[in-house]
Amino acid sequence: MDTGERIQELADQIVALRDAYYRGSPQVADAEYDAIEDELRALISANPELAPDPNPLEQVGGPSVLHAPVRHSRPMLSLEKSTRPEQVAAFFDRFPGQPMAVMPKLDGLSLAVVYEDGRLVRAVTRGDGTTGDDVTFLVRALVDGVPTRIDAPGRVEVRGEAVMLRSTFAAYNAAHPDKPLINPRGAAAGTLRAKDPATVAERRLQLFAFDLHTSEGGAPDDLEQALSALGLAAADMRVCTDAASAQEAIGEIEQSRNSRDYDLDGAVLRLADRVAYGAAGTRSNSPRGALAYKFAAEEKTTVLADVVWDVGKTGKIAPVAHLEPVFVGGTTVTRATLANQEVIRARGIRIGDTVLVRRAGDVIPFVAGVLDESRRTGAEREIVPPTTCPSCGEILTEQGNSRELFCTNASCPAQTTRRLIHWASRAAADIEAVGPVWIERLAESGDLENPSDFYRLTKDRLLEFDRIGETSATRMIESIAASRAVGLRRALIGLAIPMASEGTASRLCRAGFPSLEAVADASEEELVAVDDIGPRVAASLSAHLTRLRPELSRLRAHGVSLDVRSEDLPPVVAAGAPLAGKTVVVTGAIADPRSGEKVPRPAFQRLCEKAGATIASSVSANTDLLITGADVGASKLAKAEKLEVAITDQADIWRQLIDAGIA
Ligand SMILES: NC(=O)c1ccc[n+]([C@@H]2O[C@H](COP(=O)([O-])OP(=O)(O)OC[C@H]3O[C@@H](n4cnc5c(N)ncnc54)[C@H](O)[C@@H]3O)[C@@H](O)[C@H]2O)c1
Ligand SMILES: [Zn+2]
Repeated sequence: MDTGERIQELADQIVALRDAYYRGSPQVADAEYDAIEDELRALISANPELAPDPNPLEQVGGPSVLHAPVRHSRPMLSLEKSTRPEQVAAFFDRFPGQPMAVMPKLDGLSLAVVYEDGRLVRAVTRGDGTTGDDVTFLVRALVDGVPTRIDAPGRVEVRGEAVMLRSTFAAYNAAHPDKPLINPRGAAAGTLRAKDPATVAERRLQLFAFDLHTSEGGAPDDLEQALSALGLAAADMRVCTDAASAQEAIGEIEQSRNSRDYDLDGAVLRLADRVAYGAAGTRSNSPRGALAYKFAAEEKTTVLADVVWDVGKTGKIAPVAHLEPVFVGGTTVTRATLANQEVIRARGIRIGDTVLVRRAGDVIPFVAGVLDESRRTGAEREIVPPTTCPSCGEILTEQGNSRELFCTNASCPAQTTRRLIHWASRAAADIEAVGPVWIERLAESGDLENPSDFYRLTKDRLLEFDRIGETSATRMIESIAASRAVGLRRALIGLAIPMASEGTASRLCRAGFPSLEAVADASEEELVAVDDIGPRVAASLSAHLTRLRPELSRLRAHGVSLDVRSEDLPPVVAAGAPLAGKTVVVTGAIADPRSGEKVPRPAFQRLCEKAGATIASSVSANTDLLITGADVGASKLAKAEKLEVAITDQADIWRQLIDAGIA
């Protein structure tokens, strides 16, 4: 094929893929699509005379008007992309001395929202950039962050990204295992394609604003200030005056990717001054005053090579996807969860399929679905769930709506090994020197069955095994000995009681239970009285701790501490506590004024708790005090001011903490 033909082929592919994507049913992952665009871009730049006409690289979005077409007052464009710090530096050089707002590049779809004399009149999708789809009725019903009234005269146009929050996405999929959404972006696009908002009521979206046009003066030139003055939820912005600090802000956005409640695929830099941004103008399909910095993809496609059914520590038999290695979310992934047989059925996944793998947020890699069934060759195989336990042969039972499979054999060898590995894991007893392979060997030999058996092991016994030297045997025994100090919270985690989370263990400690035996002695009513412990968790704790009584005695007999440790107790409020009785919110970057060193926010919050404060995560009418560190967003301050919450700089609080001998 000659270059001209290849160019035409790529251009046609792009048009077809965009069409599917903007209809809400992508056929490839974004990373694969981007690779096709990159190839076309490179070919055209080497052979400008062969550029196709029309050139899809100079166009935006796709057609797809479902409700009613609306012409945009100004085109809605794409963004110039970068992946390297030099490109960020070159961007700053184009605008000497101009501050840039750096913010997450949210992965949803953009909307233009128009107000006239303070009233919401229209909300329109980007469409092909010139003409979008009128989705006003859906936005009014389903999108948070779009007030129906704002306090501003004339015509105001707000642009922003509508996203489905990860928490909304997860809640929806948990409630509808039979018709799961593949990813939040596609889900958001689907919501705005609905004919009737009632059919998608559980699929709410959130708008984060990133652009503003006002017909009348009055609004501040600074973008974030202008947006928050109107009461709009703005994208999380930080103003930077040079490329180095912008690069740092980009790094922080990438670091924070897992802890945010929305997908983001990069960072956006744009002139912080609205007038300067407008004056910078546009190219064929992107504004000159902005630049996108792309992060590694959190979704990729790969081939599902096999499915293996794995026995967990509570006896749950879960399908694990074995994948052709794929680089996603920053690491190479070869295994991913398929959740349960209902998810497999609902997503129509088969062995041999090209599947979309998602590794986003703090969740383990997940097979989200099959993107393009037309890629099937006919050689794909159905995934057949087992009927008996792969470890012990016990007939499996099914539980719940998603038909999870369980082995209920209490002495199932695979479960025993999993429980022992869990006891030794970091979050529990942390027996670092005895890894999973050794635990498996020791379980097979009959040396280990229950956690208490670790504490009966001797160096001489370990030395009877093949391939173990004096040094490692000693290290293993020392590591086991050190784990005797495990204490109530981590021992409870280590016992892997169904439904009892790490949070449950912390809350029991804070509620004043002195030991694991005391938790076992408590009635279900007493357990439910603890904050955030519901009847189901209480019943599970009661039943399992009763069953584990003999094991608790054995652990004690081997000198293992099951008593609460001081670090798990509620902080002791110091005498003369300066923040006693106050509900506080901490925001911005915190640093110790004595050393200048950064202090992680949770550590600072703990100091405030010792000073008597109750910590809240966001400002509300119940907040007494907002403590501000460095680089605080204008929107947080505006909210505090609106609610008349006192605002104090960290310097004052540090002084009080130091004077009271707390810090
Ligand atoms: N999988 C596929 O088949 C397929 C097909 C077409 C496009 N795509 C994907 O779509 C994207 C490219 O197209 P594009 O031009 O629509 O988007 P883009 O990546 O060029 O970015 C422009 C868009 O970013 C959004 N955005 C998010 N946060 C923003 C912020 N803070 N400031 C400004 N804008 C912000 C806006 O919606 C804006 O329209 C790529 O990620 C591409 O991989 C995928
Ligand atoms: Zn079994």
